[in-house]
Amino acid sequence: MLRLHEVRFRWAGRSGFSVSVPDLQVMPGETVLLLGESGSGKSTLLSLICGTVLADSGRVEVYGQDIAALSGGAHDRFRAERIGMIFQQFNLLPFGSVLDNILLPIRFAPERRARAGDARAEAVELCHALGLPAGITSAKAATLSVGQQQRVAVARALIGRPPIVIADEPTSALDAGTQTAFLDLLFAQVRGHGTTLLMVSHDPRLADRFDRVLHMQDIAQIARQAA
Ligand SMILES: Nc1ncnc2c1ncn2[C@@H]1O[C@H](COP(=O)(O)OP(=O)(O)OP(=O)(O)O)[C@@H](O)[C@H]1O
Repeated sequence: MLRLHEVRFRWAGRSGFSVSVPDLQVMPGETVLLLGESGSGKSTLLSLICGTVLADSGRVEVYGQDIAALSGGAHDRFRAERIGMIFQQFNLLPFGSVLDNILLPIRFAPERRARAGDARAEAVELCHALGLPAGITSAKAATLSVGQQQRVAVARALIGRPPIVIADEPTSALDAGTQTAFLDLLFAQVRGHGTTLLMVSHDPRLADRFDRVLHMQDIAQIARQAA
């Protein structure tokens, strides 16, 4: 489902941060937790997988596709079709309704939209499955609690069943109780649909839930040098 081979990447500019990944593979339906301390390059690795940055050398394959081989527009469509993303800061449109936010990714992904069938009905169903109150779909995202926003971000990542979900520290803003409930709901959805999940965290207590745990220091070499 995901493969990075002999990948090297260096941020331009001041940070001079570089990362290299000899080989990393994630199988279809696998749930993988990527642990590493702050600044170890976890988000950078996710950006390479999502193709928001391109490797300087090596190969990044998603669903068998070498993402460097896609042109900009084709790559945006490919990402929208294949990858559901949950960001650290959720990235919801604050003045959009919950429904607008959830439906956003499938606007650019016809296959995913087709899989969703009646997309509005699926959005409502996802909200229900994720424990959001009935009727919340018309509320503006900005009026929701942090925990609710997080669930909306998950519904947006899951709508139309993308084969891969990538989550960057999705539980960092939640207290322990809410975190557990949130992960129960996320895993019920992911396992129910055979979705591949790659989640980044610095919290090793999450490890038990995942099929496999990777440590940044074992899969990647990082360096920082003056630009
Ligand atoms: N857009 C960027 N431009 C330049 N350098 C960047 C950029 N984003 C990240 N970096 C550099 O890459 C390094 C690794 O950052 P990254 O966010 O990948 O780590 P992380 O492990 O996800 O950290 P955290 O757990 O704190 O989110 C940072 O220290 C920073 O120097």
